[in-house]
Amino acid sequence: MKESGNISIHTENIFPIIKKFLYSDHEIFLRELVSNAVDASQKIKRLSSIGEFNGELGELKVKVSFDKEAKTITISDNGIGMTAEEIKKYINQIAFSGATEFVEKYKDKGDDKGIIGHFGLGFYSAFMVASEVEIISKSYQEGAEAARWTCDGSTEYSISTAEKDERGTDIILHIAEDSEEFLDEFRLKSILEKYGKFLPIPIEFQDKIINNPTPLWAKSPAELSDEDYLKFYEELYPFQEKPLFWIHLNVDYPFNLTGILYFPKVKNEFQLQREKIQLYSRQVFITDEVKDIVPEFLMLLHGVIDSPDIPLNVSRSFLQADSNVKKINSYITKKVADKLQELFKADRPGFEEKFSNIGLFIKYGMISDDKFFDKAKEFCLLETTSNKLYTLDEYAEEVQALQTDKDGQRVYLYTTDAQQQDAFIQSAIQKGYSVLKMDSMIDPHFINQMESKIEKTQWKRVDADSIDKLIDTGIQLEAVLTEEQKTAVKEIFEATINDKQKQVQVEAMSPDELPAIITQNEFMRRMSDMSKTGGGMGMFGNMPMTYQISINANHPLISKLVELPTEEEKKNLAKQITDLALLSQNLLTGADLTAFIKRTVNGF
Ligand SMILES: Nc1ncnc2c1ncn2[C@@H]1O[C@H](COP(=O)(O)OP(=O)(O)OP(=O)(O)O)[C@@H](O)[C@H]1O
Repeated sequence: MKESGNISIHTENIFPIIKKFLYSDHEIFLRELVSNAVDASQKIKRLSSIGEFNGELGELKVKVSFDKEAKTITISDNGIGMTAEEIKKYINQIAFSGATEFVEKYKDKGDDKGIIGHFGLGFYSAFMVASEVEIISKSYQEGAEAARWTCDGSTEYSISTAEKDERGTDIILHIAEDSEEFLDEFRLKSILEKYGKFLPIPIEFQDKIINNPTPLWAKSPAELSDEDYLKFYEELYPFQEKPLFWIHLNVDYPFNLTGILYFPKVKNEFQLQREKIQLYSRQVFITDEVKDIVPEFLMLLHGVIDSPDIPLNVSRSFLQADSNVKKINSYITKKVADKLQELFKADRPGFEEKFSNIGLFIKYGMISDDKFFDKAKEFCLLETTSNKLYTLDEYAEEVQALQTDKDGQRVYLYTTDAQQQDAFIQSAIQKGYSVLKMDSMIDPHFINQMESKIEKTQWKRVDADSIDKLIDTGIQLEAVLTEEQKTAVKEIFEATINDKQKQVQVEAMSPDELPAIITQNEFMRRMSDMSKTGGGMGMFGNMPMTYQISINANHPLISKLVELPTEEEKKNLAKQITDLALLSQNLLTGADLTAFIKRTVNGF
């Protein structure tokens, strides 16, 4: 048998679906109803301003109240109001057809969050918490009769005339048993403050106005002072340190967006993301999960973004596909880059001072966004161990003469820990070289990016090898030892150290260098560093670190060692030299350190 037909949808199924699927967060009902009340107030304001309404506007206000005994929550406005006909049209018809469409579309999809704004179902979110909803409304139109609509969550409703003197709408929710948690002052207040803090019409709760109807981002930058911005920051993030600077976003084509982004003081990366950027749509708080709207590297910023063009329904897959969101993303990136460039040009010393705080954003941005890289390469700064700051171009010029190796590669020396690597830094400085400070978590990734973007440049950690090997200018130092003596020295050290993770080599270095230095291979160490911060190749994180011990064949102590009469004495001196090298790198610890001290005080 074969049969085909249409699957029919019954509106009776709608309410359970609304209740179950619309929002995982039931508190949203208040946002929806208060937004509707604000809309109604804005509408009457508009009608008045274009002369379509000539009556008394009065003080427009939305009032939220609750009655624990009667188990009701009421949202009242003195906005545009609705006639009985309008209630039927806007509340019954539209929503029901919207709801049918909803069921049709999502019947196979299971749970999904935030479909509401899509279908004009905002009002129906009331049924997530109410067993019965009443609307008592009186339209602004002259001679309009007040109407009362009730519905208990079935598809039946009743509508009748009502007594109401003032223009506007009261939405009365008879709270369902399983939602009585909302009949609580603290709970209601915190929901209102969360979503309604900046709604454009005053919101009254318990005789207090809970919102700021004219938040800073909605004003024109020209009329605002620095104090205004700082005060607003404090309003958003109380008890935080002052931000460094800010950007006021304001665009109306090809999409609408306003907002203020603040650059916070960030000293270390672990503090990040504690405060978040807040997303609003027409001053209604939507979320502080702004992933996808704000480029990831700018998530480190604080502040607000307001755009009616961002779908209220902030489900991730939806956002990613939204073309406005993509445009917004690149707009914000461009704005941030422009602002940084402007600051850099207008006040270089000020910019340098802030760099320790903003360097992280800039480097992160350069790694993750090519367009940002192109702009930021003009103002990203590199800091040397002598605390001088250079742009990339300035630095290339600075080191060009001395730090170009025999193959024409510029070698940038850097340190990740100026204290620990001091001996190596001093060797480099003695040669007239410059060493960069690269000590933040982002730096290993940044260095990789720079090497791939800037031609003929190599980055080497200052302790990755002896200085003459790091920058091989092609000039070979002669070793004072013969080949046989070198082999003998190598064997003595190998026998003394006896550790496969530590490889010995004997090299001709300058006599000014230490008798022995311990180095770590640049490539291996970098891979291991990067795998620690998520990147590079994971396996390197687990590998034991191998060290090179380079013996300076030209150091007087090594010459002395060669001359010593007994094997025993040679080994003792080799041990002492190795321990000194380890000590200079903070690698001598525990029992080895104790033994070293004991030996040294006893004249070894
Ligand atoms: N307090 C009110 N005063 C006047 N009209 C209202 C009020 N609340 C709702 N309405 C009318 O009912 C309509 C339907 O409201 P509903 O919240 O379901 O959808 P919406 O606001 O159009 O869209 P959304 O789902 O995005 O909230 C509104 O467009 C408005 O015309």
